[in-house]
Amino acid sequence: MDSLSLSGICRHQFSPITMLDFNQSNHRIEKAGFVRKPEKGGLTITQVASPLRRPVIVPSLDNETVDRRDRNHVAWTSVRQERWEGELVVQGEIPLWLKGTYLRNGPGLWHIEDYNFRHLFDGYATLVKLQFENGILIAGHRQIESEAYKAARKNKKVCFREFSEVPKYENFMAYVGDIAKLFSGASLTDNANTGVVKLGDGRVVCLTETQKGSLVIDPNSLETLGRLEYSDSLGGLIHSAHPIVTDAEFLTLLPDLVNPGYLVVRMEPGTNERKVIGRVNCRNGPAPGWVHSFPVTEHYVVVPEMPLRYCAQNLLRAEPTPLYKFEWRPESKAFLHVMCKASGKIVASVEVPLFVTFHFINAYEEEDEDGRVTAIIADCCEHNADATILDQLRLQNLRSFNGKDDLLPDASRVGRFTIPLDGSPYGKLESALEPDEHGRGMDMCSINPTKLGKKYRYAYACGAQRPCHFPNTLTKLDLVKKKAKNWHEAGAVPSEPFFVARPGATEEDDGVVISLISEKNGNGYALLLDGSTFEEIARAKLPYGLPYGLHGCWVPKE
Ligand SMILES: CC(=O)/C=C/C=C(C)/C=C/C1=C(C)CCCC1(C)C
Ligand SMILES: CC(/C=C/C=O)=C\C=C\C=O
Ligand SMILES: [Fe+2]
Repeated sequence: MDSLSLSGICRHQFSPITMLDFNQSNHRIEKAGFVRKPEKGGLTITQVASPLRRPVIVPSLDNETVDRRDRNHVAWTSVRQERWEGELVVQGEIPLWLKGTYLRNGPGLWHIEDYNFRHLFDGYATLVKLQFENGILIAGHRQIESEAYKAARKNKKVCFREFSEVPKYENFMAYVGDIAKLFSGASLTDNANTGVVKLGDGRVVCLTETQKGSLVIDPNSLETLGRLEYSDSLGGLIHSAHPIVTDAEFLTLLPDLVNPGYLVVRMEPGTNERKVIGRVNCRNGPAPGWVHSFPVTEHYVVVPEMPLRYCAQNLLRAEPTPLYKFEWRPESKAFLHVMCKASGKIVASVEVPLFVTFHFINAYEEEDEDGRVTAIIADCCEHNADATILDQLRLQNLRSFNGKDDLLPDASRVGRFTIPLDGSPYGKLESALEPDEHGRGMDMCSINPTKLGKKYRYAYACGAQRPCHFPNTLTKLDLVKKKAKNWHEAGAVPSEPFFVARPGATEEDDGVVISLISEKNGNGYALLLDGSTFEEIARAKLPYGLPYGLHGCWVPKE
């Protein structure tokens, strides 16, 4: 078998074994560990006495990966194996009510053969799972088998247009051919490396910014089941990487690069058909602003028009610009549009101060004492209108931390927009709390999902403890008291803190916060914090550190 091929992977069962050397810290071992045993006749890929005592024998991705492990933080190092699964030893106590699977997606493989990718967002998707039941934790990860990933593995080179990487063209005609395929979307990546969502009908879908990169996966085996083919004829090639997904609907934005604007669309559970709610025309600029995410309230969709705009010329380039497929157009200004979900009518369209955000946190309707909606409040992780954050996420930068405080002095804050609904032409943007509370850097946020679109108090995010060059803390933001509680461990890179509410909870922060930590020494662990006290309640060491990941979702056990 080709050492990289997945075709020989067998099914496995778990058999218990006590993991004597597993616990390297002075915490008590509370659970027995499990290892995977191959079924009769199957090929062994994970045959181990203990995942930690001996190397796990699975298709490793290549020697390059191993070599680089010594030099770079594991957060920015390609995942070392195609897949792994096993039970983790838990230190502390996993609440018994926590039953279900946390899934986290992200770009975990940043090289093909000896060619290293440029940007964090270029990596081929690695899906991680943490399955909780009865205080036991089974973890696993697996590469998502997008066409882009499979083609790169087969041909030993990048074959599709990724975030910044493009295929290397043999000659000018090959480049021209690829450009032609760009217009049909054929040359665009389907590398679904950004987020993962559970639709109301139970399907679990990994997503990126290209529509073709909507891939259905099995949340237990992490197997890639196929593409979610949208059955409508709305066309377009790209969408927001962060749809708003509830049990009742899937809402997203389709930017229109030809007639600058956005379609606001809705898909019902059990269907693949998106229906148009309405359209927003851009107020300005040659192209729509980048819509990585957008917020909603109970009755409205907020459509952001950022001055960081898609750029058709940059899309065509073989070599990336500092802002990749985008360009900074301050003269085009910034706007927020508010569309009524029920009618598709635009009820407000205001100019706001220039801003840069990847992630909206939440939004809600502000009411006066008579219950009339007077304004929309929309919060985001706002990078102080500085688009250079995009270039800071180049792997070379991320890998070169030398102890200096290279994160921008005012890297990011909770930007709070106020959008008046009385016809005023301008909206406000201010910090929702003093940015020093979270180290003047923050991104990768989550909230209690029952507060989606409603007035809320708490957000969880990654923050900064200086000196650093990338968010290195977990922070609980109290937007009422305007205070933050921070979790930090030296040299660790935590991924997005994901809040899971306790069933039956009445308090907004009654639940747990899950994060995966990549440690400086190459190790890694799953971390559970109490959503209220923000104190650690459990951690479980992984057999090896995993690369940084982006966004997650929760699939409750029915
Ligand atoms: C990981 C993440 O946050 C963002 C990923 C963005 C991607 C993969 C964007 C891809 C694109 C193309 C391949 C061409 C069209 C434009 C654009 C959507 C930026
Ligand atoms: C990881 C990140 C920004 C961190 C900087 O403060 C942004 C990720 C965006 C994509 O999901
Ligand atoms: Fe994102």
